[in-house]
Amino acid sequence: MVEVQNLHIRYKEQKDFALHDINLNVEKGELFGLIGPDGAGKTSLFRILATLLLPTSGRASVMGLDVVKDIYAIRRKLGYMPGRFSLYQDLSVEENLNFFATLFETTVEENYDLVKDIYIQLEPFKKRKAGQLSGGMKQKLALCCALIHKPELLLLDEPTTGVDTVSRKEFWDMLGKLKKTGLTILVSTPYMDEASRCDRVALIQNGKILSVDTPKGIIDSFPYPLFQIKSKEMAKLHKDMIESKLLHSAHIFGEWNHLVFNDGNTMEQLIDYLSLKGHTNIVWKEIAAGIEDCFIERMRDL
Ligand SMILES: Nc1ncnc2c1ncn2[C@@H]1O[C@H](COP(=O)(O)OP(=O)(O)OP(=O)(O)O)[C@@H](O)[C@H]1O
Repeated sequence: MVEVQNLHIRYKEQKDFALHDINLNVEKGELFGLIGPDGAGKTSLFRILATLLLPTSGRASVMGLDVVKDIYAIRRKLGYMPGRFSLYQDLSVEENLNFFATLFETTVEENYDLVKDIYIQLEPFKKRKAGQLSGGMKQKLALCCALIHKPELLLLDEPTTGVDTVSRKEFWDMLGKLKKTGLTILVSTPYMDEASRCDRVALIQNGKILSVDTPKGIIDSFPYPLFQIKSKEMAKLHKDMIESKLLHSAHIFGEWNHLVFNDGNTMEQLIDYLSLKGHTNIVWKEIAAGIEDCFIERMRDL
């Protein structure tokens, strides 16, 4: 459904490539995640796939159609939800949906089944102007509008950015349901924890794809024993651990620090060192790596 080969983009008057030698395949029916921090190149890639931006070099096709030669054919068959809210703020919920259906020469009634589960949640607000909806509701309406012409491929650019945790979960539940209808979904996000909801994930940073794998594959490939540790003074603990030179890495995860030792160093050595530094109530245990640990480790390799 998506094939990208040696794709580059360099914006006018920019020295560096915003996308550098991107290669990517998304299979039919996949829920595929593109995960990376701000400025990684996610929006640039989505805009190329949505035929809104021409690549500097390389090739990309979606649904078997070339993003340079087949612009209008692609636009008819693609659902695209941009990162920024793109609907008409002064039109009501139902006016927006009707408008997008009309653009694609269809009607809301014709494809209602596809959006029903989502639209039901918006129905009580159908007369409300889109600009007056909450963030989560806006995302749901934008998703309905991207779906109303029954696309074969759905591109969602950071649909959950700035949305609260409950709405984020609901949004991913909806994507899971849409996937069951056979729709192919390519979704970008800066939130690493959302990777576990995807069939496969590409990690992107500084315009380069670092890896493509299943969430399980990513977790299974974590190469080191991993520990979590906390003490009474968390910020000082982190600083002291970094200064100890015993560690390969240390990252704060909520109330814990996650750490990996340099070759040959042990927890006993670290505890001795931290005790000398005045730390008390030290608690630690060995843990299995989560997807965020894996991504942070892979980003270090750059
Ligand atoms: N129109 C443009 N002109 C010049 N540089 C641009 C333009 N659009 C994006 N860039 C640059 O390209 C790089 C990738 O940006 P892009 O928006 O694709 O990343 P992103 O992963 O979507 O991040 P964000 O979530 O912050 O938008 C950044 O360095 C950005 O500053």
